[in-house]
Amino acid sequence: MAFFKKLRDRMFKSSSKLEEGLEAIVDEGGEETPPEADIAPETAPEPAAPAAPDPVSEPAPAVEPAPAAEPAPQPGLISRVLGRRDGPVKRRVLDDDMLESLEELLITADMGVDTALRVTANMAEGRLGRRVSVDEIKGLLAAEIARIMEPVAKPLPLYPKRPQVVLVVGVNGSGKTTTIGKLASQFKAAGKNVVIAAGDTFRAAAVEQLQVWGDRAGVPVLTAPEGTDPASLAFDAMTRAQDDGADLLMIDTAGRLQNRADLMEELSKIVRVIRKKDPDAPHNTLLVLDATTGQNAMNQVEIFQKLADVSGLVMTKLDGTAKGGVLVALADKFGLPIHAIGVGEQIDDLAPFDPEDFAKALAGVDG
Ligand SMILES: Nc1nc2c(ncn2[C@@H]2O[C@H](COP(=O)(O)OP(=O)(O)OP(=O)(O)O)[C@@H](O)[C@H]2O)c(=O)[nH]1
Repeated sequence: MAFFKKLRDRMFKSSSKLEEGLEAIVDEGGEETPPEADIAPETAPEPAAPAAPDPVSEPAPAVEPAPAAEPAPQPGLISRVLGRRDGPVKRRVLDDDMLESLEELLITADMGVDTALRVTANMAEGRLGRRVSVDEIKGLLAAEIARIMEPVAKPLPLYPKRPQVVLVVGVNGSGKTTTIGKLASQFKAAGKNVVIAAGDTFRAAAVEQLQVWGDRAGVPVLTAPEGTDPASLAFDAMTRAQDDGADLLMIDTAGRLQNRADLMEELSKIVRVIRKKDPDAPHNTLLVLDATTGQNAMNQVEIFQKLADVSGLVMTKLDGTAKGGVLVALADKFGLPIHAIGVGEQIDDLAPFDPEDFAKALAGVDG
């Protein structure tokens, strides 16, 4: 799984931050147990959840399955492999103190308070009083993150409609241009005929940058003189895309949040105008978010949902940030599809969002 390794490497800052935190939590108040020591619960599970799975005998689903040589692992086998060390393994009783530390750690990892509380509560369900190692806690965390992310992991839907119009919105600098270039290149490679419209007509630099990406991707970029009404450019682009029989039209937009009323009017005018040509357009409205902004991304989703009919998210700059946890909070709070993630500035640094890979990378589980 090459991309997993890349994601792990690139998300080093996020995962190492969580990993170090988890290690410190187990270390503090943990006790060493001999290798392969029995890690059965010291106290009975919470009476409210008697049927909850045993973390030891039923490892987190995000954990890679045992090698093929062991097709039907016995209960507990994977956990023992996970927990096995050359020397004794430290374990700490999962109690309220430990849960509180876990909550704090997840909040500092940008998961937001509500999501952090929910995640830790689920991790603890039926497990209070048991002794857990760092690897087991990582596995539980990865499983919980994957569970939240699973329903939102959806590639950009492709429709038979031609041209499929994709409106791309987001604040300046979030990575809209780069994402459009990367997507255009991927669709082109998949045999699609793509047209890009440089709808941020107020900034010459933005248009130039889009042209550079269009050249890289081998895709035409329609531009208009600085200051042209973006809706008029969008209309021309729609006409051209229809005439050319293009499969996909991607429209870049301005991201000036300083004047929200203007931006809202600009976006709704673009939509009004392209609907004259196709009443169903735009077929997707992608909100591009910058992962390095952390919790601020939550506000941006709220704002852009008011400005436009956001249908899905792309999260950029997951490489080199310690704020990857915000994706979990976004999925938990808004449930909007996450179509792709950006993990670098190169043309192939955009990947479909894989919840298990992401969860393992974030929790620091070896993949
Ligand atoms: N490390 C990293 N950098 C990225 C990623 N995506 C975009 N960038 C960088 O982020 C900066 C802003 O990206 P743009 O694509 O220009 O963002 P924009 O939203 O179009 O911004 P404006 O043109 O100002 O509207 C550029 O320097 C990109 O190279 C990513 O996934 N990882």
